[in-house]
Parts: sequence; C-alpha cells; structure tokens
Amino acid sequence: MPRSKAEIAQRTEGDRAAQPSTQPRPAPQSLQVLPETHTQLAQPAKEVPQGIKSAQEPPKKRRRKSPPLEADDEFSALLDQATPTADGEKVKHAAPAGKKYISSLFSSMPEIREPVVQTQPRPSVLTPSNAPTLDGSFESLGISSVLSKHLTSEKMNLQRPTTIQQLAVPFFTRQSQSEQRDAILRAQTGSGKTLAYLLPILQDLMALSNAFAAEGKTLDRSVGTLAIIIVPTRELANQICEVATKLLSFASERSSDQGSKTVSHRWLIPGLLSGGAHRQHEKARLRKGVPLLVATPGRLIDHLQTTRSFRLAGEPERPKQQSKPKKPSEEDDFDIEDRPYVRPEGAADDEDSEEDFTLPQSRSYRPRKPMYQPVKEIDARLHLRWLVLDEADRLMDMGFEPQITSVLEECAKRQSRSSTARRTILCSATMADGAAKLATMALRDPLLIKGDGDAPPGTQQNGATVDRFAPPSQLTQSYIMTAPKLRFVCLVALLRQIFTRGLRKTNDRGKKVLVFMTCTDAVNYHWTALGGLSMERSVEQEAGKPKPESLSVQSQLLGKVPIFRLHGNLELATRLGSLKAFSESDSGILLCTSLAARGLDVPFVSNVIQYDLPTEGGATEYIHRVGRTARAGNVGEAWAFVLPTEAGWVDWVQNKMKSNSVSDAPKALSDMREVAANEILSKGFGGEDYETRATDVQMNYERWVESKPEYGAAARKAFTSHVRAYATHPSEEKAFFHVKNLHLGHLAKAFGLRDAPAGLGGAVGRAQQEMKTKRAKADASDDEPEMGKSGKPMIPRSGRALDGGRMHAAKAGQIGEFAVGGASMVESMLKRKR
Ligand SMILES: Nc1ncnc2c1ncn2[C@@H]1O[C@H](COP(=O)(O)OP(=O)(O)OP(=O)(O)O)[C@@H](O)[C@H]1O
Repeated sequence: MPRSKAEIAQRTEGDRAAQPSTQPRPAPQSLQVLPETHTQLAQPAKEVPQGIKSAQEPPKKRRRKSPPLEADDEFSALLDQATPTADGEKVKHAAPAGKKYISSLFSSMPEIREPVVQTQPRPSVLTPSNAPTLDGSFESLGISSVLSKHLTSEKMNLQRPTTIQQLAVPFFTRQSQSEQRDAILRAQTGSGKTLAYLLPILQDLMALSNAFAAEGKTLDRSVGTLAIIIVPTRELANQICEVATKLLSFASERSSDQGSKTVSHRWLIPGLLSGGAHRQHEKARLRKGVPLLVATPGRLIDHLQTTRSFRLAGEPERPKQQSKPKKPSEEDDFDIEDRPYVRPEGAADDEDSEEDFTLPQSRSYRPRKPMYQPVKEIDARLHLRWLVLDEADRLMDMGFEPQITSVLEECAKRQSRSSTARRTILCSATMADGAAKLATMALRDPLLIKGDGDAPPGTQQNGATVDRFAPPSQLTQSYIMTAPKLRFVCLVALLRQIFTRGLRKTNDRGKKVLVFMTCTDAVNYHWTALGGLSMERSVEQEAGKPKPESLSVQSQLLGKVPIFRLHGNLELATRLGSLKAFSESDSGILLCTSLAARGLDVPFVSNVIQYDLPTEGGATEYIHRVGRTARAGNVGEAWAFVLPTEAGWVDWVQNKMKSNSVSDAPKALSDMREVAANEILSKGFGGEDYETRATDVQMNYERWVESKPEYGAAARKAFTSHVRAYATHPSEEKAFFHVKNLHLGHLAKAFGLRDAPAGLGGAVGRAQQEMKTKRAKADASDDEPEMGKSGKPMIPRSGRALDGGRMHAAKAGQIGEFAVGGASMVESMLKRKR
C-alpha cells in the first residue's frame, strides 16, 4: 500500500530493524532489468562486524519522534544488505534497538516552481551539425591517394570529410610556399578538428619525403622534429598521439607515390611528451628523433631547454659538453643522458621501442658515440614546419602562457633562419579571450576557418559577421530542477533510468555516461560511496602496477555497470588506464572533473550529466562538457542538475548559446528541456512508490557514511571541498550561484551527512580569497596544476609557476570567468595586429 509523504518522512531505522520484511514482493521494474543486482541483493544478510562502530553510536541529532512503521518492502531490506565492508563482506547497517534515525528526504522541501512547459515542439528530424558532409570526398582535399585510401579503409573507417576538414585541409595542401599562412580552426565539438590539422601535416611531410627521394636522398627520423602539437592535458596528448599513430599505420606498408619508385614513410614516427611520464624514456625517444611530436607545454619546454639530444629539424647538432672521463665513484651521479648509448644488435632504426635503449653494465667510462651520422649540410626544407596549439583557449585558461611564450622564443632562437616558413595553427571549438591573445602571440596573418555546419567562413548576416557557437544540433539538452537533499537519489535514479533503457533494447551496445563533479574530493567520494565490493581497493595505493580490473567499482544500485573516475590528482597510470578501460567498455560511468571537458574523444558516450555545474568557464565550459557526446553526427543526451536557487542559470546559459547561433532551427534544438525531479525518481525507482525507494536509498547511504569513521571523514571532506569550489563561481554568475543561497543542511544530505560539518565559513572565505588572487598555473613541470584541497588548481602564493625546475613569472591567468567570445572578437584582434 503506498504510504503518505508524512509517513515516509518519519520512517525510522529502529522501526525497520524491529520489523524485518518477511513478505515476498516482486522486484521493482527497474531491478528486473538489472538481474545481477537482484540476485546479489537477494542474498541473506550477514552480521555486523565489530569494527563498524559508528553505526552503534547514537545519532547526532534526533529530529523527530515517529510512530513505528510497517515492515518495509524487500527492496529496502535488500539495500540494507548491500553495503560492503573493507573485506568485501556485505553487512546490514542496522541501528541497535532504541536508536532511531529519521529520514526527512521529502519533508521541508524548498519551493520549486512548476516545470517549464515547452511550447515550441522539438523538431523531429535532426540534421547533425557536426556530421561528415554528404557530398565531399577525401580525394578532393588535395591529399595523396595513399592517405585518402587509408582513411576509407577498414582500419580508419571514415567515408567523407566533415565541414571543417573540407575547408581546412585544401587550404593548407594547396598553398605554395610563398602563399603559406597561419590559420585558426574553429568548429563545434566533435566535428573532426584533429584530422583537419593532422591530414595537411602528414601530407606535407610525405611530400617532403617524396621530394628527397626524387633527389636520391632518404629521410629518417634522425632529421629531428618537423611538427609539434601542443595540448593542455596528458589525456589529450595521449589521445592525439594515438590518432596520429593510427593514421600513420599505413606507412608501415610501402607506398608508391613517387611514380614507379617506392618511397617509404616509415620514418614518420609520432612521439609523446607529457607530464607525469618518465623523462628518461622521453629522452631516449628524442635521441632517436621524433618527426611528429605531441606534447603538453610544461614538459615540452623542459625538454627543449634541458635535453641536448632534442633537435628540431635542420638544427645543427649541439656542441658536446666537454666531459672529462669520470672516476667510477662519480658514475652514479651520471644523468642517463650522459651515458654511452649502446644499440643492441639487430634493433631497427625506426622502431620506437624503449627496450632497445640499454645501459652498459661496465662501470668503466666509454666516450659517447653518436647514434646517427650528424647532418652535414642543412637543407633549407628541414626545419620545424608545423606548430599546432590545440584547445587554445584552455591552454591559456590553465595558465600555460609563460610556457608557450618560452616555446615560441626557443623555436625562434634555434631556427631563426627558417622560422618564417613555419605554419602555426590554433584550434578550438570556442574562442575566448585567451585564444585571441594566443593568436596575437603566435600567429602571423592568420585566416579564420570556421566549420560550423551551414555557416561557411566569413558568413555575413545583416551585414555582420555571424558567429556560431552552440552545442551540436542533434544533442538533446535537459535539466533537472531538484532540491539539494534530493540530489544524490536523483543521480542514482537518473543513472538507473539511463541504464535500464539501454538494457531493455536488444542489440543495444550499452551506454556510456560521463558525470561531471566540481572537485577531485567529490569524485573520489562518490566513486567510493557508489562503489560495490571493490570500493576499498584503491589502485594507486597498491604496490606494483595497477591491475586494470581495479580501476572501476560496481554499485549494487546499478547492476554490473563499471564505474570509473578521472581527475588530475590521480596517478598518470590510473588516469590513462581508467580512460582506456572506460573507452573500451560497452557500458560504463566515468565520474570526472572538468579535466575531461576538453577534447576527449571517448567513443559512443551516450549521456553527459553535469551533476555540478561548471564553477569556471561559464557557458564555454558547459558547451565543451556536453560536447563529449553527440560527436561526429551521433546523437547524445546532456543533463544538468540545477538547484531551485540556481534557476536563473538556465536562461543565462541558453541566451549565451542562442546569441551565438546562426539560424532559428538550431535555436530550437539548443533549448533546454526541464524534467521534473519526481519524473526522474519515479522512472529510476520503479513507479508510484518511488518516494519509499528513494528514502531507502538515502537512508542506506547515510548509514553507510556512519558505518566507518573514514567514510564520514571522506563525506565531510567532499562536502567542504564542494562548498569551497561553489564559492568560487565568478561574480557574473553570483546571482544564481551564491554560496549564501545554499541550504547547507539540506545539501549535506546529498553527501550522506545528517548535518553540515562545522567550520565551513573559514574554508569558504579562504577559497574565495584564493580565487581573487592570481589564478596561475601551479606545477608546470607536470603540466597540470596540482590540485588543492578543494580539488581546484592550487595557486602558487608567489604567483609564479614552477616549470621544469625553472621559475617563470606567471601572469594572472584567465581561469576565471571569460566571456563567451567568438570569431568576431578574434578577427578584430587580428585586424589590430595587421
Ligand atoms: N570525416 C569523418 N567522418 C567520421 N568521423 C570522423 C571524421 N573525422 C573525425 N571523425 C571522428 O569524429 C570524432 C571527433 O573528432 P575530433 O576529436 O577530432 O573532434 P574535435 O572537433 O576535435 O572535438 P573537440 O572540440 O571536442 O575536441 C572522432 O571520433 C573522430 O574519429
């Protein structure tokens, strides 16, 4: 029999413990489609281990006395059994007799306005705005037939170019040397910008190799670096390097571009330099030569300044340091770079293996032998031919300006003769102020190439240059207006709804969901709290190499769906391993911070949930986050959790997107649809009795938090960090994200806490103060800012960023709010420069 709200609100733990469920009851609908959950939940309860003390402690605050309730359903009883312990045992966190916990999940609710009813019907036929074109072909882009055939081969499986590829690739491939120009590529998320710059680079380097072959010369990787791609994060660097490797896989076969003469492009080897990786491995790779380099800024400048064997193409070999033979006692201080290099017999020149780099066993010193014959004559064609600044505005937001300035200076210093021949590309889906500034720093007379659906470059509308800056048209955007204390149960319900829908369909490939949270502490905490049996097995704390299976946890509430996490405070191996495992899984959830917002291309992400709205980057960040789904013409859904006090944000963000749209059709699609929290709860918790089930989930959550002191501590830490991060919303957004508007007691429930932790005021004040002072890049040697307690980038007190052992003056960054700028703004800056 369904119970009234008042009954549910007053339900007590003691009552439930006193009256265990005996009546069998059919599993709720959503559980029936999650058979694993049901099976596991149906196991008998075990005794409470002695170590769990906090469940025995009296509740901190007894809110209300309530009459005993009737025995609850099987679902509740089963949830009790589902909470795991450190050793993987399931325990029932029953309160001792006489101890009463009260859940007031659905009482004292804030006023929530009625959901906005959409008057305008959503168009039923969606024309994806970032899909490949219907009539283009790769052959028509001016790339070689080998490359275009490879693109349409089974391996690459691409049929036609996207709009940005159709515009950008011929722009570069058809230029004569005298016409060479830099360019800014701007196109929606998921529109194929990576290939739009990689294809012309490869085409150019292949043509170079053909030209040398025609003169009877052979290029090999020892020519040095001909192209550098700079990206803001390690994940993105890794991803782009993988795309380049896949794209170049054709080169392992012999091509026959040069008439009857066979030309090998095997020397075209991509390499990666990124923070967190082993410098020595990178040095070994650089010593062999890396023609195409993908790098994060801090690590790149570090190697440029310190690794002697890192040569840009055409650069004369650096003079050898006069090192006198060292005594055996001094040898332990040798840098690996200074030791003699021994190539094992049979090791191929163009294998990018670190295994062929061995240290001599002998302790006697032998003079270094050069690995390759030094370049005797410098050919004018050999120089750094390409420099790409991908995710340009993010590079600047993250405070990488000093590193990029140093890279530009270093390149100019080392290549003064041919630096004018370098083509520089700046790339992003959005062009904020930072990108415009970077354009003025790094580009010469650039052309802006926009690949936004129906808006060709330089489109004019009513006399003004139109700037389109919106999520992909085929993306469905919804928001859930929910009371703070219902947030966690709504998240669980939404995830259950998404995965239930996925599993119902036969031949469904599954669902992949990104859940964005404000800070690293919140990600870690929710990962642990949602986690099932493996929740205590934290990979990075285990000795030795991480085991892939330990990168994820499973939740008893979500069946067998693996849950991964990603944020900047994890070890590099865990970050890359989690991302790889999530990418390769059929279904999964990735809890993440904004680290995953830019550039990441995980196949088949079906949903993006912004459980916490971005605290930095405003509408721009929103667009990049939702852009992780609906890529390359695929459909996708985006969800945003909005508190009643944040209602104004919806119109604000929609206006930002609409004001940048070209036509009315995309405007209709970019409208966000409101979905009532009750609807989510009802769908996720199996129908009418959803309040009971949601209350059960919440109570179980709160009991879990109290079951171990460390869980309580983690909950309080996550809550405090979340509120600290919330306090740093920029002033433009304070109207709807003011920390004073937060009902901290209610919000605490979303963290499984019965009360908000004390002493928040100081933490919030400090966070605000920190954000008011400089936002600068913290630990450039590892390429990403070290995260502070709040999970926000740590701001060096001196305002200087450490970079590879050197200190650079860091200017106040643009991490904070920046206007949703656009091409017109970029254009005006460029005009000023000309
Ligand atoms: N011509 C094409 N046809 C089909 N798919 C493509 C094509 N070009 C690229 N893709 C695919 O589209 C996806 C998105 O590409 P990419 O990551 O380059 O987008 P992007 O524009 O850089 O996005 P973001 O702005 O989010 O970084 C990738 O999975 C890529 O393989």
